[in-house]
Amino acid sequence: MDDGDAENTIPTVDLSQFFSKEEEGRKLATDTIAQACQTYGFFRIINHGVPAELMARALDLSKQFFALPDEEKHKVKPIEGSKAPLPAGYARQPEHSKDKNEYFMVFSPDLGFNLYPDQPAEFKGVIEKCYQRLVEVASLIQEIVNNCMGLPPNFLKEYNSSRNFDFMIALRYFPATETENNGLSEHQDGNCITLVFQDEIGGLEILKNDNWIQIEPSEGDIIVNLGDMIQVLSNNKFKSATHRVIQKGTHRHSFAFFFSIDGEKWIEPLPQFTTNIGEPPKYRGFHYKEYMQLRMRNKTHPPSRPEDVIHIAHYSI
Ligand SMILES: O=C(O)CCC(=O)C(=O)O
Ligand SMILES: [Fe+2]
Repeated sequence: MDDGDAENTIPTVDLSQFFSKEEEGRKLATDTIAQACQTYGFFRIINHGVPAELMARALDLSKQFFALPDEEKHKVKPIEGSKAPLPAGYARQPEHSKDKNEYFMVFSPDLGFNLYPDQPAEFKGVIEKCYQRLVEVASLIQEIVNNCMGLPPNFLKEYNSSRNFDFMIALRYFPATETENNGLSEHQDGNCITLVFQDEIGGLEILKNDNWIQIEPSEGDIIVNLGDMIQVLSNNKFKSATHRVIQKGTHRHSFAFFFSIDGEKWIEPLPQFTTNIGEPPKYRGFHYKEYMQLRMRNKTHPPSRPEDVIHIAHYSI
């Protein structure tokens, strides 16, 4: 295991430690994750149980999908009035957005919200397989983070028991131009835990000790980061990671899976990080759904002034 001490790397954690009975390796891996989560919030996982061929196939099929003519892609545009938490299907960032990408969004296959293109024909099956495997990986990461946070066993599992607000996006970033290379602006994710896998192009960068560092793509690896919900629950002890995507000379493809929490859930710093230790809460409470809708509005109606973009500081006290 590489603990990522060097300034320009993130730790690599071998998840097979958690599938074995060997206590020592599991403890070391847990410490590495705890350290990363309390500083900049990112780590890489290997031997996580999702077959590399499955991820490669998903990337290949998404490449085929995004290469279709616009009119084909728009056939899977979100249905008006759908009950899905966010618009499922194909969308492109608005023309005036600084973010230069397009994406295809799916929810848990069990919910019946998903739309799929006719071509490529295998897309649906491969995406749904990937989705299920990523739920399993995120559930394991959540259990590890639960222990890193010193919470009672299974606390997060029980607190976050609904999978109705999780979603996954296949992303395609456009090539950089002479004047622009902003694929996805600097941000933190709004959910609990994010998993990303990507093609060989590169461009994902994370903020570590005030420096932007590049996450080198490596086939079969998954990049993990914590989102705002863990930051709020832990009253800022565990960090929602800051990251961005820089455009390269050619299209880049990635998948991001967002392990979230139910929209009806009331979110506020846990007593373990506030009253029990005499610390004032750093956030007021809110329903997850409300925050998610505010963030979606950032995307559909991007404010012209960066300071008007809503992020978790909206709930700071
Ligand atoms: O494409 C990537 O590598 C990261 C995507 C991301 O950060 C996001 O969708 O929130
Ligand atoms: Fe992100």
